[in-house]
Amino acid sequence: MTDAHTTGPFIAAIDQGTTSSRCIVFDKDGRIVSVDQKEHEQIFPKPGWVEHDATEIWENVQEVVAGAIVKAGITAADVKAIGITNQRETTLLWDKNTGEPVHNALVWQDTRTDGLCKELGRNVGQDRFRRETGLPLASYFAGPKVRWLLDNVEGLRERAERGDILFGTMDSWVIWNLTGGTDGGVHVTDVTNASRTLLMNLHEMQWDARILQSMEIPAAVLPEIRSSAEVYGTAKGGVLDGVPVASALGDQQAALFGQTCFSEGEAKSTYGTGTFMLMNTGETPVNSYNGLLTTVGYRIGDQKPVYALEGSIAVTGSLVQWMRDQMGLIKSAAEIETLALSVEDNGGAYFVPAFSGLFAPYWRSDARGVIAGLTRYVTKAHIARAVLEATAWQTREITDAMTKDSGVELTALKVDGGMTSNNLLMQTLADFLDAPVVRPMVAETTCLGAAYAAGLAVGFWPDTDALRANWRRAAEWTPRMDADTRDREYKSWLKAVERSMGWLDDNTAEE
Ligand SMILES: Nc1ncnc2c1ncn2[C@@H]1O[C@H](COP(=O)(O)OP(=O)(O)O)[C@@H](O)[C@H]1O
Ligand SMILES: O=P(O)(O)OC[C@H](O)CO
Repeated sequence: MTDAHTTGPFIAAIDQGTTSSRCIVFDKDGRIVSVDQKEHEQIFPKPGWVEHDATEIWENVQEVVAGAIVKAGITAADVKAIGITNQRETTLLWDKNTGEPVHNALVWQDTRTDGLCKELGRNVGQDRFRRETGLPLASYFAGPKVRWLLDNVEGLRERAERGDILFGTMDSWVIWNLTGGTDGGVHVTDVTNASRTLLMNLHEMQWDARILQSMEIPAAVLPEIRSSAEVYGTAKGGVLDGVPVASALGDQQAALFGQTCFSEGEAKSTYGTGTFMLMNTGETPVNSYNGLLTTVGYRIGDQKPVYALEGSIAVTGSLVQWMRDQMGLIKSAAEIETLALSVEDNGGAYFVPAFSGLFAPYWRSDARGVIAGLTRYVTKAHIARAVLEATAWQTREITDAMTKDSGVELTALKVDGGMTSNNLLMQTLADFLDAPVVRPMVAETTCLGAAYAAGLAVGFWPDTDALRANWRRAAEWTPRMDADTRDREYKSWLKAVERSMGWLDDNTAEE
């Protein structure tokens, strides 16, 4: 039920994440009224391959939306708009006549398109499309995944060219289904999600015809690119029947929005399955020379787009999941903190979780995970510490690159996401960055950002200043590590990173 102090109307946000889908209902002060969440299956058909069942995801989305509305004790009439946020890059093709996916979704972590990306960059290099898209050629992004599906699902290319097949990242899939599916569902994506496909021209905010041709992707499959905050359509059927669907943002951009990083130079880092730091760079895209991505931060209606620099880390929370599910060393994600706290340091062990290669700032698809520095002394508790330190060191590498690219020195880092409930990790982060780490009252900034954008689109909130007023600090960690220790440890980490590179070669090919 809604608490006694909370009165409607409300905004609902759907976060279709890598690990789970959730729906949160927010009130006008940006406070959480109710939450419902459901995990979905992670499918690993081969080393390096990661898939999701998009039908399961859509069923879960419907379930959590109903759950959140029931828990809030409200009806569709109390909800002014629905916002969508999603795991980015995860790629789906479906039949527009039946609504059936033609294959499992290929998840952003999936590395099966490595060879294809190398091929596309042959003789010209991995930065072939960087000027247009802000991205290096890498298996992380959606475009090569679309190409893989068109090449590998029998008969699909012909169906796509006939106009029977739709492509979408999870925002498009959720919005299409929410607005009626085969019965008039709208096929759209927003500029932030489109900026992760390697197919959108960052300067024109449109699909790039030359790149589509190079990647052999028919334009007929593509959704229309819209802003992040506008009404795309209304929900058809379900508990939110008739409610405007009024925002879409990739989850990391939604977190930037939810953390109210509306001014140039403001940055946040989100600690979930992976970790993603984004810095608002204003109305002009900033090129990166240090391994970061240039991406769209958000676009509100017909206002000018706001750009961001991004440092993406593929494996952080998923390393904790791996310790729990694959290794059985902990029973719950939270237990990693207790285990790590049972020892004073990493015992000399450094864990580089290059499970999907290394993302920023290296973009090395030939890297694979290593634990360096092992001796008989090392226990599972030391490994637990090395797991948490890996997240903190990877963040340090990103902040160093951000400073080089933007010229902005980090004075404090705004954080959010599931891993920020780990106090030891947050302290380690402050120590390794040598800067304060600050967490807001509403740690669910991803959903909050989607709710804010939807609320702006329907006039629920007047402007971004009204949103800023809602941001409140809940916790802060300040650095305690001496500079010598930090520098020594950083060198060891960088040495371990070097050892993860070049593992994949002809002898160890994964296909
Ligand atoms: N106390 C904790 N310590 C370390 N990692 C945690 C903790 N709690 C959750 N996690 C990790 O955080 C991730 C979930 O965070 P969340 O923000 O919900 O992720 P996502 O949005 O990517 O699904 C999981 O990968 C989980 O292993
Ligand atoms: O679902 P998350 O929170 O792990 O975010 C995934 C990112 O959007 C991938 O780019």
